[in-house]
Amino acid sequence: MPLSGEYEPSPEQWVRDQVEQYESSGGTEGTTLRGVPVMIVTNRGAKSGKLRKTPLMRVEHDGSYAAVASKGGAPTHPVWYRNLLAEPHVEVQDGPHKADYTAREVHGEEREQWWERAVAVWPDYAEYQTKTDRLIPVVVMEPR
Ligand SMILES: C[C@H](OP(=O)(O)OC[C@@H](O)[C@@H](O)[C@@H](O)Cn1c2nc(=O)[nH]c(=O)c-2cc2ccc(O)cc21)C(=O)N[C@@H](CCC(=O)N[C@@H](CCC(=O)O)C(=O)O)C(=O)O
Repeated sequence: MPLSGEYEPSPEQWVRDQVEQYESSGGTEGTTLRGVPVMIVTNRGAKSGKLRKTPLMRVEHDGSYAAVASKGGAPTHPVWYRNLLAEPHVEVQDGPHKADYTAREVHGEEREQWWERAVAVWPDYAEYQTKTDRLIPVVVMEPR
């Protein structure tokens, strides 16, 4: 059952624009960042209850995805990370394919496995981790 509610675009223009292009083209345009595939994760705001749409690098394995809360190595977690913990029901759009997933943060060995997959897709993640003391959260999203 897809998420319903009022969509609140990101305050970041480049993010808003990527979501707009991705969705309006049915997942055929605006689907990469520097040539690397991007997915759109629709999540519910933990306070507002509004729908947020967050482009993230596409990290996929056996039908599940990982959302890496890197925010470029910023000292604080991105806000969407808290949304996924508060409301694990999310939608993932991967190109033209969109479906419902359940988000859960992973730790230890499982996190390491997914972290390796993420860095293989987007090596900058490894650099982001050197820029911050916080351990960058990895949230796996599994089909519902
Ligand atoms: C700017 C802020 O965004 P954020 O949720 O912190 O996320 C920051 C970024 O991670 C986010 O913009 C990502 O899309 C950036 N980004 C990536 N960010 C990543 O962290 N990892 C990635 O792999 C990644 C890839 C990527 C690819 C393309 C692209 O265009 C952007 C990409 C934001 O949207 N703030 C809103 C609030 C959003 C929100 O969810 N509010 C909650 C409140 C939650 C609370 O306060 O607890 C609510 O509505 O209830 C605002 O200030 O109004």
